[in-house]
Amino acid sequence: MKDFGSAIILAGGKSLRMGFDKQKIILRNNSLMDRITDILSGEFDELILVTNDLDIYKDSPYTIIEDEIKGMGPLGGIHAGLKRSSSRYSFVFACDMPVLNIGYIHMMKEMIAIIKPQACVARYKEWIEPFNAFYSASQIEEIEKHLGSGGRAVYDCLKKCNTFFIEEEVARRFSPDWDMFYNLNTREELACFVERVNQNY
Ligand SMILES: Nc1nc2c(ncn2[C@@H]2O[C@H](COP(=O)(O)OP(=O)(O)OP(=O)(O)O)[C@@H](O)[C@H]2O)c(=O)[nH]1
Repeated sequence: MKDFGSAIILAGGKSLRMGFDKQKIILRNNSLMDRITDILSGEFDELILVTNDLDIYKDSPYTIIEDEIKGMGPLGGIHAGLKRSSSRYSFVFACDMPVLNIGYIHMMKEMIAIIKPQACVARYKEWIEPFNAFYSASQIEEIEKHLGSGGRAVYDCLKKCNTFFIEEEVARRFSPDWDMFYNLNTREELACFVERVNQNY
């Protein structure tokens, strides 16, 4: 079993705020999902897309799965991805996140190799950033327990695991404006992001 061979991309949400399916976001004429998978396939051997629409990915070279425990939000997607993952640790990202930071991924891998936690997640004030983070197969049981008792909050579940929290100040060295944790929830946010990024995006 590899330590860091896998990445999980969550694409099984309701997209209610966006008003159309966020796994179909187009940014400057390009599919955001294609951009994410292109970048992550350079870093990970195995990409696992956890989706609520298998048809979209009929011809995809990646591993395409659905939630096993449905309707539980991101934690349900993380659970399905970890169960399918062939690695000890899996990088978890979301289909609506437009900025990937490979340097930050490398730093997390180095920290995990030294500290050997069950998860590695950035903390921001009293919040955590559940994506752009690493989770491990060793958490599956705890996640199942949490989901089984009706719990959906990722942070509550992480508190019960041996989680290494990356402090804000450290994460900001890689992403001063916090862009690497940004996700697009509404059409307005989408329009603003397109306006803000340069022509080469
Ligand atoms: N596999 C899976 N992914 C999910 C689920 N819920 C949310 N996600 C993903 O998690 C990320 C963040 O989702 P949110 O924006 O919090 O929720 P959403 O349901 O997509 O959007 P809203 O309906 O506007 O809240 C997105 O990539 C979603 O596709 C779920 O139940 N299963």
